[in-house]
Amino acid sequence: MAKHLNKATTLVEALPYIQKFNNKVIVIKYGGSAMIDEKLKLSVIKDISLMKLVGIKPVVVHGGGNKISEMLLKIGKEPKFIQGLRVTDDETVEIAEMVLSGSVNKGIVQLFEQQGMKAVGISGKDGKSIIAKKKLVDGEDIGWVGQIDTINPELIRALIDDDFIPVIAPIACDEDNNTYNINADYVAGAIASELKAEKLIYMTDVEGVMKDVNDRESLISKIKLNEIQNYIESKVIVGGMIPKIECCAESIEKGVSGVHILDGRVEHSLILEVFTNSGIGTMLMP
Ligand SMILES: Nc1ncnc2c1ncn2[C@@H]1O[C@H](COP(=O)(O)OP(=O)(O)O)[C@@H](O)[C@H]1O
Ligand SMILES: CC(=O)N[C@@H](CCC(=O)OP(=O)(O)O)C(=O)O
Repeated sequence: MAKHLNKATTLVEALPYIQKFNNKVIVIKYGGSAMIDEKLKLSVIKDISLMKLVGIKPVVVHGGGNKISEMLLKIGKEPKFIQGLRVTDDETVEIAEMVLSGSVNKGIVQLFEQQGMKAVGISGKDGKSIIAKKKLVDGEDIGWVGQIDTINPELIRALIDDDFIPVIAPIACDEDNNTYNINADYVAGAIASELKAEKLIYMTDVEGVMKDVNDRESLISKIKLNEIQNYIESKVIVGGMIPKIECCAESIEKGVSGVHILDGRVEHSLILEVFTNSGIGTMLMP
């Protein structure tokens, strides 16, 4: 069962965590319902703002796949996914960039600014922060789907050092000027690894990793790296959870100490994770 923030969550309980994470980078993959529902959206923005105000350095990587799908349907195009990745033809990559780097990215920045926070929205193209190459899925070309080749963290670090919250859209280009649509989970993982983040938190639309997605009580609260392959092979983990769990594993291997998958539908799930000892969602373990 998802735990909720209540009055027992006091400053006294939060204080050790505030000290522990002071000046530390926490990368948040923001997606799912927490990006669609207006009330949840504002609540997440306020939670991240609070993290910033107490001395944490949050970096936001956002998704918005649902907004791309909405736009595709408007122009009569059926969204198509293979292994959780969007099949991205010429027209789709143009729409993906317009939606992610445009309305979604700037919408999030605007909400931070309304909270009095300094935020800057970029995509992987800005400052060549992300250089991508084509990703093949089981050897198959599914269009302009990117795989991260290099992260150049200079711009992101400069923004952090200058007290901005970087808000990053999962769009990048290669040396030949091609644009790529990258699953935001990979971007969050790669940026967390490159920045040697203290925590990487994925906000999604389920309680965490479940043994059975239809059974809310089947949450797996801790997963060890060596268990992941089994869960994928036995089809416990399928679809969009595959890229997420793979990124989690890679980030742990690259030294990010806390990697969590949280239910973004639960108000203040971020605060519960960062500032309390009530572990929620799924935590990845080395
Ligand atoms: N074992 C599992 N536990 C939880 N969710 C799973 C599992 N296997 C597959 N999923 C699916 O993965 C989805 C989350 O991935 P995705 O839709 O890509 O999320 P997001 O949009 O937040 O990146 C869940 O909504 C669920 O349908
Ligand atoms: C290649 C690929 O699948 N890209 C994703 C990028 C957006 C994303 O990752 O959004 P969510 O986190 O909301 O799923 C897409 O086109 O949907």
